[in-house]
Amino acid sequence: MIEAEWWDYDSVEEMAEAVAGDVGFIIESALDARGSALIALPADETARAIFPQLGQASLQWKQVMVIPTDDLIVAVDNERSKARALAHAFLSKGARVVPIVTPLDDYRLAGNSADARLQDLPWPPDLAWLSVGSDGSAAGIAAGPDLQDALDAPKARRAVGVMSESGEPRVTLTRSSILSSRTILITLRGQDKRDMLEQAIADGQSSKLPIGRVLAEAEQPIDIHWCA
Ligand SMILES: O=C(O)[C@H](O)[C@@H](O)[C@H](O)[C@H](O)COP(=O)(O)O
Repeated sequence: MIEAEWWDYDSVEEMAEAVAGDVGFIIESALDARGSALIALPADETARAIFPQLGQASLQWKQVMVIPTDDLIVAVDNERSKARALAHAFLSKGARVVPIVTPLDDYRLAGNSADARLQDLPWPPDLAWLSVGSDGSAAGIAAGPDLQDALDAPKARRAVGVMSESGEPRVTLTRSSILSSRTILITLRGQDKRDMLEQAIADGQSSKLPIGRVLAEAEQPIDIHWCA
């Protein structure tokens, strides 16, 4: 049974303040416990609206490593690169942003390369922050030919390459990487996505949606931050 706590806000600004506070606390706790923090962040629109607030947190950013939960297989200077968005938000704070994409033609090899990079980082992440796609995707785990690979990858495997149904290659953290994270937080907007996520959580392992299948095996409580 998924233990999910919903936090509802009247505006994005309110949500940004609360989520930035929570993420700041997660980072601070990791710094206190281990001297460094590793956080996996989405770099989609909702999350990007929260980054400026988070960036203002007075933290030892130099000890913080930031990775994307998933990324498109594009060069890091491509404006759609999620690593680029994270670098834009956090490099000036002193954080280390670790891109996970090698722009290879074969997305599965790009996945191997992402995995190899992540194998060098202290694991597990202190935070996996997920956004929810309108197709029910979580991180880059989406319906398509590689869904099962991303869901069933062995525990030691940190990232895989996946092809979306629309034919867009990307790399993503595996379900086991997400679930190994010390905390999981979700941000989403809009009633449609809320209805979808509530249903996915209720359906759990039998959910048709990737997000339902990812969360079904979570052992930690999940904080879900929502605004209309
Ligand atoms: O890479 C993508 O195609 C996006 O990651 C997408 O799937 C995203 O997760 C949703 O659009 C939710 O993002 P927002 O909450 O910012 O709308």
